[in-house]
Amino acid sequence: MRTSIATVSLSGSLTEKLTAAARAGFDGVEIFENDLLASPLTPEEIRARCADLGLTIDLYQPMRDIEAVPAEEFARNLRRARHKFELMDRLGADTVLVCSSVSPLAADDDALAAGQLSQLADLAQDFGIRVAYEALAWGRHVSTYDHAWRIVEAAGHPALGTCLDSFHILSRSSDPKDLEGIEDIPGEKIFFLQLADAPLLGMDVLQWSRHHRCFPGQGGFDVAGLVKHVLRTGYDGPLSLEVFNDVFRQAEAGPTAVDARRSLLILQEEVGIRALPEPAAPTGVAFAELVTHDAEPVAALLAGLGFARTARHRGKPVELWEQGEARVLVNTGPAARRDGTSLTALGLESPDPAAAARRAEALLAPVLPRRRAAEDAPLDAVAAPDGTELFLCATNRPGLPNWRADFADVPHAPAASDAVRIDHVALTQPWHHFDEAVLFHRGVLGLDAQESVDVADPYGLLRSRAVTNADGSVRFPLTVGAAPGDDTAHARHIALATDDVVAAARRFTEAGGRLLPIPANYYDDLAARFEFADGELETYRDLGILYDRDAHGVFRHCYTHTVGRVFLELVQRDGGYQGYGAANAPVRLAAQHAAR
Ligand SMILES: O=C(O)c1ccc(O)c(O)c1
Ligand SMILES: [Mg+2]
Repeated sequence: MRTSIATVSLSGSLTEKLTAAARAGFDGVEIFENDLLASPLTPEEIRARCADLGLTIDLYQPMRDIEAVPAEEFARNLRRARHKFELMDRLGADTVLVCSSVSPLAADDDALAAGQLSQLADLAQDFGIRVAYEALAWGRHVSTYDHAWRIVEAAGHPALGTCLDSFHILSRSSDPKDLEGIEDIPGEKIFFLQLADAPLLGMDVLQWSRHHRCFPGQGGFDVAGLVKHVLRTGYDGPLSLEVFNDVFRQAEAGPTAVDARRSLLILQEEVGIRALPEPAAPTGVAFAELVTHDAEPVAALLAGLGFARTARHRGKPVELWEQGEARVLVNTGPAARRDGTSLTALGLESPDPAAAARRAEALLAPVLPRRRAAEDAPLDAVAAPDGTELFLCATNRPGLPNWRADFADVPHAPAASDAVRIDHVALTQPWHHFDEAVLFHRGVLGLDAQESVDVADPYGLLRSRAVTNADGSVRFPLTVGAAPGDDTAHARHIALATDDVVAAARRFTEAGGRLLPIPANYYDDLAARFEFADGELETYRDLGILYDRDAHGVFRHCYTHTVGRVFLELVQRDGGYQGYGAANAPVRLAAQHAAR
């Protein structure tokens, strides 16, 4: 099926929007009136630009407050419509969207609405134009798709059909029963289908729509379920994204358009009209890679935590540190960034690295060179939206390229056994990459997205949403919201699973490590909220161990100091605790700001 995107979904000038849409591989666009009004190009030039870019103009929109008004008002509306149809003729657009009226002049009178829309369609037909009538969720009298369809059906005009918009429909009801009526509409009377997702927020629907729409797969709506109903009607028009979103309005158009297209590809797969290489969800974290221009503080930190430096890359300045199943690479090569120590790459244990890379490529993720040097194992690797390199690994699995073989063992004392593996890696995201990152980890890597939680930082409000695999052996909390210059809130961290966080914390401090000091007020509050064994709370207070409990179990965790933009965490999960200590995050963030 053809894919389209509304210009309102992208930032920039109309020219920038069109270029981004074409580059990302869309077949067409919906031109928003405001984008045209603000453009220095004539309608003919816009038409030519679209043609040059290989884009069709699938829709012109919106036309507002047309129907169910007194006769004199409707005469004015028709005059306005004639102007727009002349414009559309120059533009070469053959479908116009009319949204249900929000005007106080509009009457609650379906017969009047049908009659006037029919007259509008008569005029449109003279220009070879079709009118697609859409129920805005906040329309004055018409706010549901079935109501809009009843009016279109009553009008019975060949140039009048309906436009279905997933936001307007799903924001009003997500009850599958309420969607079944879609299949009562003949496919040829659905003139257009607009798709948007949104986080499930309890707020005024107009504000929700204008600020929080996102691409399918990024929010909480079952957009694919709705599309399945629409496809059963025989609808064969475009799948078009119409997303009003404050972040996408600011972010660069190019990456947003790619994100949008990825969302549609995944949606097409979900509804069974596109085959993609199957997801091969990661089964573990093979390693986390830190780059630094100064290995000393990083080495001290890892050694303090009980890691042993076990091997060195055969061709590059990269060292492997290991403890249990936890592996950290420390890279002091040219990749070391200006901005100091940071976490820039992850190794994901993959059941089928090549297939996982094929899926990522099919979903427009940049595929990185397989070999960094001639003698290296040919590792499949892709870049996440924020540039983090993801290596798809088959560690020590016979017959598959093994990254470990690129490393030569070096003599070392045995590692401690405090940390058994990487519990999670917190991947803070740039402000404009959050929804995109969620979709990427979900749709490309095959991870599941958990609920989004808000976390108060002293200097801002962060949003955090974890993506995980089925057995919890891969957990990446994705976080966004820190101001661009806020290195503290932007720091990423590696959390190490331990069976005894108290022993691990003691070992670390005895080895000279500094744990993040936590204010006494926090422990007074803990004492009020939970009951502890004698001396237990004092131990936590002395060491800076934080405590949380959920319906499943208990979580105890503590943090190292930060090196550059990286720190480590020791975590002990007992009894199937599911979270990441979000309740403690504000205290942790405040302590980190203070430590800086
Ligand atoms: O927010 C609006 O007014 C608006 C306009 C046109 C649309 O297609 C829509 O879904 C919403
Ligand atoms: Mg719409």
